[in-house]
Amino acid sequence: MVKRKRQAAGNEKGIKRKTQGKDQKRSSKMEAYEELLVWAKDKGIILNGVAPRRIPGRGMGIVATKPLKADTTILTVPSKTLRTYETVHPSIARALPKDITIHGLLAADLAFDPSPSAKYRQWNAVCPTRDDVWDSLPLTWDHQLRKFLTKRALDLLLKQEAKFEKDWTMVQQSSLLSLRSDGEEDESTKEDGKLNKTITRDDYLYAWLLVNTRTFYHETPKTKKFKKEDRMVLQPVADLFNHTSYDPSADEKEGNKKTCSVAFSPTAFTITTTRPYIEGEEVYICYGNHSNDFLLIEYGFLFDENVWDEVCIDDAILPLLDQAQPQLPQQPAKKVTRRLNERGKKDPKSQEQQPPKSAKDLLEEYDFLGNYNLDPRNPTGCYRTQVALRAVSALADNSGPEGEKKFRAFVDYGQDPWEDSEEEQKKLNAMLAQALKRWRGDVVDEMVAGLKRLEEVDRKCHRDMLLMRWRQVGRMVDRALEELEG
Ligand SMILES: C[S@@+](CC[C@H](N)C(=O)[O-])C[C@H]1O[C@@H](n2cnc3c(N)ncnc32)[C@H](O)[C@@H]1O
Repeated sequence: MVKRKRQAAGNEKGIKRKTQGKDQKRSSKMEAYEELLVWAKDKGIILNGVAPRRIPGRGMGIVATKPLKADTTILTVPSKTLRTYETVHPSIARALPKDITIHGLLAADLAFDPSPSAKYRQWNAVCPTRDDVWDSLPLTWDHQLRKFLTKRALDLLLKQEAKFEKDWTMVQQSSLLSLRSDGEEDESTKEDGKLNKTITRDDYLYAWLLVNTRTFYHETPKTKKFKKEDRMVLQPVADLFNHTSYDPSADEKEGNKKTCSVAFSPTAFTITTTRPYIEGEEVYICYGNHSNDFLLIEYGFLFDENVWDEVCIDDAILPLLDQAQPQLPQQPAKKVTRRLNERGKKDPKSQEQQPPKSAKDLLEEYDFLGNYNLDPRNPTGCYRTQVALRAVSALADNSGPEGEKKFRAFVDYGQDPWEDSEEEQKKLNAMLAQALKRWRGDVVDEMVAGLKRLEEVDRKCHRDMLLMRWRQVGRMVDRALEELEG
């Protein structure tokens, strides 16, 4: 699967759905799923020992309806039922520029689809509602909440927004919407049936986010001509599988084992179990080794424990680099006097000594500036963080060119005097601990306090999801401090 998301939001939703009205909505949704199964059977989609169920906090999911052995093919989706760029309504495909992304094209197909007479009515009926999407996906949230996103989440969100705006601009400039204003249709449009021509930005955004959360990576000889991010396909029924992350180092840990494998052949897409299941157990697939920031922005949920989680600590580390300015060692006055040789060039023997590079310059030179992370696998910082700390340490203590030499020997030849000396390693640990403590106080705790103070938020679930994220970040920092100081 290319993408997915929703757990924290789900908790909120669980509470919301306790009202009677929501219960009615739930039962009608189950009927929609039953209809989908009838439709699926008719299309040749085979479910073997699994069925869709409502899962508290996760919308729909797929559950084992009988004990399953490992290596059982539980879902087969014939290629002819996939929704690809080739199945897009011809009027829509014709009206949009050729360079629109496949994501944008599939979203247009969903948005302009003249439901309820649509070919995919049963599938549309089981997709999350617009409220579900607006509850969970940060792209739809109040902009005042953006300052409460982590750095990485904000970067992802801004990229996603730019991608969406580009697609939406193409849709707006196409004849699809201009048809709406004068109510006229050309002959080809009539041929292909009526399109829903009254869509708004929010309609398109809803469709675009459905595509974002439900598409699978689809590489075929035909899609290979597209950029990787354009090799995407929608798969009715297969898109009901929720995501779990897989910890390769914890094979024995229940719930952490790889659950299913997915495969495409020219004729079908299949999902196969990789371990046994008991009846009633939810069957997941893995959308990829994603951090919680990624899951939040792309799929709208957070895991409590995510072995692939990481948090960017650039804001903790970069200030250390600013403090580590190299000093020139004291020189006798005559050596710094500039003399010119006969041709007016500097006399090489008496050249002024160049100041050693700063830690920042050195890291930039080696492409190690920024992108520093803490993660559960490396609670004391990733390799890049360790390199940055060594740069700061090497250039500290007025070590001048010697410090620079020491750092270069570390990066160029892998000579690590810090690791060999307990004293040096302790210095690095203390430096990182101090930086993390400062960041925890100045940023992490401030974010939590700011979110708690925030009352004017459209939907409380958005604020709660951000609170959950910053608390996770706080726990990651605490774990690092335990390791560093313990
Ligand atoms: C492809 S759909 C999976 C089916 C979906 N639950 C539904 O109701 O249609 C992907 C979406 O499911 C939800 N989801 C997937 N895995 C989840 C998980 N482990 N916890 C919470 N929500 C999850 C997220 O909302 C995500 O955007």
